[in-house]
Amino acid sequence: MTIRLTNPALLRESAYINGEWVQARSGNRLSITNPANGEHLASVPDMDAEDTRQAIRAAEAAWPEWRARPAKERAGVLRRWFDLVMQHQEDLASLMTAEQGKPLAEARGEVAYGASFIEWFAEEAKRAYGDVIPGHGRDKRIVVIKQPIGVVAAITPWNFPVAMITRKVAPALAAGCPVVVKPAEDTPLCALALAALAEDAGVPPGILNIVTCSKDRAPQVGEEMTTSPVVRKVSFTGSTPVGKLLMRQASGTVKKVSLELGGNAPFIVFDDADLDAAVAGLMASKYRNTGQTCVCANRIYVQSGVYDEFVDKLKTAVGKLVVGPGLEGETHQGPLINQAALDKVRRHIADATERGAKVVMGGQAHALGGTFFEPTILTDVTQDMLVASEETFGPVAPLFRFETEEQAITMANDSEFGLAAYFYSNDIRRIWHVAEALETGMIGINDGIISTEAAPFGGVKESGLGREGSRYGLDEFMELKYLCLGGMR
Ligand SMILES: NC(=O)c1ccc[n+]([C@@H]2O[C@H](COP(=O)([O-])OP(=O)(O)OC[C@H]3O[C@@H](n4cnc5c(N)ncnc54)[C@H](O)[C@@H]3O)[C@@H](O)[C@H]2O)c1
Ligand SMILES: O=C[C@H](O)CS(=O)(=O)O
Repeated sequence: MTIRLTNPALLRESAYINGEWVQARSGNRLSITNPANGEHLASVPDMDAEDTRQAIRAAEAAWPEWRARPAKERAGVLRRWFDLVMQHQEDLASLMTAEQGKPLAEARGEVAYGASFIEWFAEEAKRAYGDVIPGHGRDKRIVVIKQPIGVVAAITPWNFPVAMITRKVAPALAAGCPVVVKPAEDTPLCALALAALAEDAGVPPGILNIVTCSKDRAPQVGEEMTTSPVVRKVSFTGSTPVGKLLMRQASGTVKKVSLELGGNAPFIVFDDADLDAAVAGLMASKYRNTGQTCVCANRIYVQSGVYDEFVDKLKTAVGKLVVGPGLEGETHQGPLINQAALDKVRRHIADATERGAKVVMGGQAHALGGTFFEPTILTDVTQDMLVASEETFGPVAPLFRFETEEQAITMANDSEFGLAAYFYSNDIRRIWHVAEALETGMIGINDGIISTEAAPFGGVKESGLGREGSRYGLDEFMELKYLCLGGMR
């Protein structure tokens, strides 16, 4: 399949190290396919630990000049990168839909969302403020300064091939750090296109490096990233099991680690909710990227008094979803990323129905075949089912029934995950009580879409460490240094 691009130069089939477009030392390559039809799109280098060492060395060598630049100059380079990304929004969206599968309209949205982090941190670069603190003695003066932490290793997932990279690279470059990125094996083309635009924007050689590799070589690339003494920061977005592994590996050299991990978002509808708004919010959260986002509603808890009405309204909304290849017409649901993802969706539905749940819509692989799946609604779901304890990562809405506010809170918090949660209510006392009681890093209140560059994105418990975006995101790539000036009388 040929991806139709206005600027064909954005389709890169080489990795990017030290400002050079290079092949793997071994000559190995991997094929990138379109999840909508399994067709070959392109191939990229299948790099290994030695290639990764080259990239880390390039980042280390380039760092002094970049950190010495005034923040305003770094900001200017980031601003030019933002402008170029937005100028090429359509091509980046086409690359994304081709390699990841999301509908083109969603892909355009993600490019703009990803670009917003570049724009945001172009501004934040100039606000890495320190402190002057009253001294602890007559002759003492205290100053606190912020300095870039050093070489950053970033490992990113397939589901948001632009935004998950810019959400790390933009603050790192703004802080004055060089970055080595390992994108997901399914979606390297967006990463390479971003690097091409960063090069055009004036990001110097060695400051941004893209190491592409297969799933089989990811462990050795990741081990090099997490054990190299040159790397001072690891920023990972992906599954909780892999996050735990990388955290263990990074502990040997006491690296600073940011982890954006798995979710299991509860979505609670109280009996005083605006049900039409709640259905709209659930549609936005649950079926976005065909259910393949870390903040998708994963468990839907509906108070018994409005349960049947809510089910009817949701069925009407889900019935309007159009399933199909993301580059062909106005579609709302694309393919799942691979067969394993489809098998997990099937496993969750089978487990739920075996334990008493009912399929009131969908429930089967789509007639289109491949990894397309019917948007699905389950009712009479209970806490003992896999859909309650595991992240489904597919277009399945499991509806649980609850009686009291405290019961909803208890069920919602019954998870090792704590990324996002959502609830709908118009009672301000209930809103404050539930918001303070839910064990998550982010909460949508009467809203199903919460992600923005202006707010701190991240989770608690086994959903991660640290925050991305917002004014907090820059500090993840900086170190505080305390200066005590004595004899100052
Ligand atoms: N919290 C967030 O912001 C966020 C965002 C997107 C996805 N996610 C989570 O990511 C998961 C889905 O993404 P995924 O399937 O790509 O996750 P994944 O953990 O399988 O892969 C993520 C990245 O880690 C790499 N990787 C895998 N094993 C590795 C190893 N041993 N060493 C080094 N790198 C390794 C992969 O190649 C990929 O680049 C879901 O759990 C989702 O919730 C979280
Ligand atoms: O899948 C995880 C992403 O972080 C979701 S979002 O695009 O940030 O909402």
